[in-house]
Amino acid sequence: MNGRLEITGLKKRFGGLTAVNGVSFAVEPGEVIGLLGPNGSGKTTVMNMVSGALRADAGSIRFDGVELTRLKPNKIAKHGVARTFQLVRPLPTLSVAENVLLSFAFGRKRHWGREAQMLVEEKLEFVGLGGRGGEEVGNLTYIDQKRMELARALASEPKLLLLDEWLAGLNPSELRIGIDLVRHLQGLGMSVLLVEHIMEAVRALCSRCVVMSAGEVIASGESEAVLKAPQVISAYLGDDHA
Ligand SMILES: Nc1ncnc2c1ncn2[C@@H]1O[C@H](COP(=O)(O)OP(=O)(O)OP(=O)(O)O)[C@@H](O)[C@H]1O
Repeated sequence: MNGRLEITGLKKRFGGLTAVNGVSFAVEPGEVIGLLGPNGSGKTTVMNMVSGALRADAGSIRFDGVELTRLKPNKIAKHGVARTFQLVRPLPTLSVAENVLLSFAFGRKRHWGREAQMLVEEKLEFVGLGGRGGEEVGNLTYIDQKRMELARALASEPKLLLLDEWLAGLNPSELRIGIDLVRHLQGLGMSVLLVEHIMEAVRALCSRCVVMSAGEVIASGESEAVLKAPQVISAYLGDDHA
């Protein structure tokens, strides 16, 4: 499994607002890297460009040497990039297994029939929903919805996973479960780009971080050093705290 993402000079404008202004960074194969920054700094817009939901105005997104910048989301998924969303968006009239099954359509390989069912069960087992594929999505607790959202992303058998505040809203014991699941993915060699506000999770998972503010990268490097950098503290808390 490779999974190297290289972003260079990425830009996105919404009318008069430059949401992302010349962002460059790389995710190395098997690395869990944090993409941080205060609200509105452009993190989700970067995620949306990597997954193809938004078209970049300028710059390049290369994954394992392939230029993704102009590709549609389904083509990007087939190259091995999957994402979760800030708000879980299940199809409520379908069962847990059916929700995961649908994601196979977007994956690197097509799976049908019994093989597809077995793979769904494997993904559900991995996220801690083993044997619960027949349940109604509407009855799932919040953490179980998050688990299902992860299983859906994993169904496409990605090499790079984009986690957009996937850990948000979990209680402390659920958070530990979530962190362990991401660690497990890393152990399998998956690269992860983690947009996250929970510093406990960032410290536990990310050896490196990239911090954005007002559309630009203001710091990047080893997490402990980056999180202590005056410009990062000031971006989060205001100049009085830097
Ligand atoms: N579709 C859109 N149309 C217009 N403006 C947008 C759009 N999407 C994002 N923006 C604006 O772009 C800026 C960056 O937003 P973005 O959601 O990428 O930030 P973020 O760092 O992910 O924030 P948060 O942590 O709150 O999710 C914000 O000012 C936001 O209002």
